[in-house]
Amino acid sequence: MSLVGSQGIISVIEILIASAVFCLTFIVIRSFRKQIPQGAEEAPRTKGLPPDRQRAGAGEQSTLTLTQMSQTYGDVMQIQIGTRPVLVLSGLDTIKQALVKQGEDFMGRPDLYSFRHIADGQSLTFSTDSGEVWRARRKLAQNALKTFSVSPSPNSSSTCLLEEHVSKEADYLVRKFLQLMEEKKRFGPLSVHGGLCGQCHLLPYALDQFEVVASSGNAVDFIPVLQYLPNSTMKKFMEFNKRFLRLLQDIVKEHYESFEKVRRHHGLLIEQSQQNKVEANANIQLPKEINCFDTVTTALSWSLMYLVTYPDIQKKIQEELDQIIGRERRPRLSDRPMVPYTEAFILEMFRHSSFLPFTIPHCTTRDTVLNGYYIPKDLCVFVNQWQVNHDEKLWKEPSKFDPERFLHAGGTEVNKADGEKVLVFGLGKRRCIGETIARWEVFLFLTTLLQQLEFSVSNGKKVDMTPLYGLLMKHKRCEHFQVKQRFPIQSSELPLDIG
Ligand code: HEM
Repeated sequence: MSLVGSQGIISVIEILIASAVFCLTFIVIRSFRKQIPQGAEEAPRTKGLPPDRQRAGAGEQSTLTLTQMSQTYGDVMQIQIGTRPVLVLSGLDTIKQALVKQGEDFMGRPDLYSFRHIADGQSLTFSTDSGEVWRARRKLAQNALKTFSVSPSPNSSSTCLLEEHVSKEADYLVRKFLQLMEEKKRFGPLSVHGGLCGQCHLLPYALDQFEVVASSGNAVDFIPVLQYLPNSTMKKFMEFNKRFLRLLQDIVKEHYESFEKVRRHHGLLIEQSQQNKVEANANIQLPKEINCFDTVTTALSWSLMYLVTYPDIQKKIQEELDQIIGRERRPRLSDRPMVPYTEAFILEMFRHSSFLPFTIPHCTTRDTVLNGYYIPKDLCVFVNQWQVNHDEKLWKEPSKFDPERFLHAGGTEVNKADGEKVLVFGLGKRRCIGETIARWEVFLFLTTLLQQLEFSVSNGKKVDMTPLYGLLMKHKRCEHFQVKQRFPIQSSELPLDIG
């Protein structure tokens, strides 16, 4: 039997062979696909980010889009960014389940093109390693930070080295703001970035380049073919990484040569490694990057934005500081429990701004099941912290800036349980190792500034609080801040060198 087509005669046998080949190919492709365990199902797949939002991966307006999408698809959803499937996690309980209870499954870092260029691919934070070497390096860095922060300060009345160091930098900032006021009659809260960066001493411009790529999720990470095309942002990012690595190597070299300095700051890493005989193991190296960048300064510049937008809140904090600390001495870390309103303000600044709306991307280390959904190994995972901090199920009127939401017992205590719901430092095995230091620094900077200065904006001007979306969200530029000294400032030995 034969069928006659326009091209000639096709026999039934040929049709049968074609069907058999088709069926066989289908069966082979299916057999290569992972078997979904019984009782589990595939995570809901969305159509992906709209094309205009794919360019920056998780950056820009994607924060809001992914939050809206999670309302339709749920806490576990899969999107497609370029050629890469990405799992997006929302909801505090789901995120805790993944990062804490199933922490080993979700602790990996994805193999992203841009991450390979940070610290020569050896970074503690961005490299794909999450095995024994990574664990040892993380522990080493954690111990060094802890030792630095709690070490007694031999030459001052401060309770620890960190307090001494931050108090000096905060004093410097106070004088810098006053000097800017005198010279230019106004300034912007972003001067905090230029003025401080004391821990990293990097150009703010270079930091911007780092953030644009490392934090916003560069298109090249999601569309690999782009790595072969000219890309000016990526080029600047690579140059920055090379310069930064050289800078760190110089610091480490200098500290090795001058062991006196080892007790201070970065040098503690070396001391720790010697105590722990870490260097004996050739595989374990000192972390090559210090991942503080300008997270603390971003927290401070957001704080200033809120303080001028809500002058009554600023006044309340100053009244609390005047009452508990007074004007004769500098704020100390031990004051924290006594100034609940100030603490509540800091929590609300972290929650409301959510300036790190996503954690650094994670990746699954093995096949797993989350909330009944099958999640394959090596899947890139975005954790939506912004969604948690603005979730109506957790917060009353989440878009309102209201420090009092964190107070109870008639305003005399911070509600710790509510404070722990604010998600800015990640959770579980990859939780930020600088969290304690960062919280202490923000407290000391803010209290020192507010003890001495009153911030406002020039008459009739308004502050635009709309964030510039990205994975590190800054606020828009605003250059009409004013500052007034609250009382005469004691002289300080620190030289004032404003570039
Ligand atoms: C307000 C300031 C800060 C915020 C909001 C912040 C937030 C974060 C977040 C969200 C992560 C990613 C967590 C994850 O991937 O799940 C992280 C990781 C990290 N942070 Fe921070 N951070 C801050 C300050 C610091 C400081 C001051 C240091 C160092 C002294 C630091 C060191 C690190 C390191 C090393 C990691 C990588 C941890 C790992 O991959 O195992 N951070 N931070």
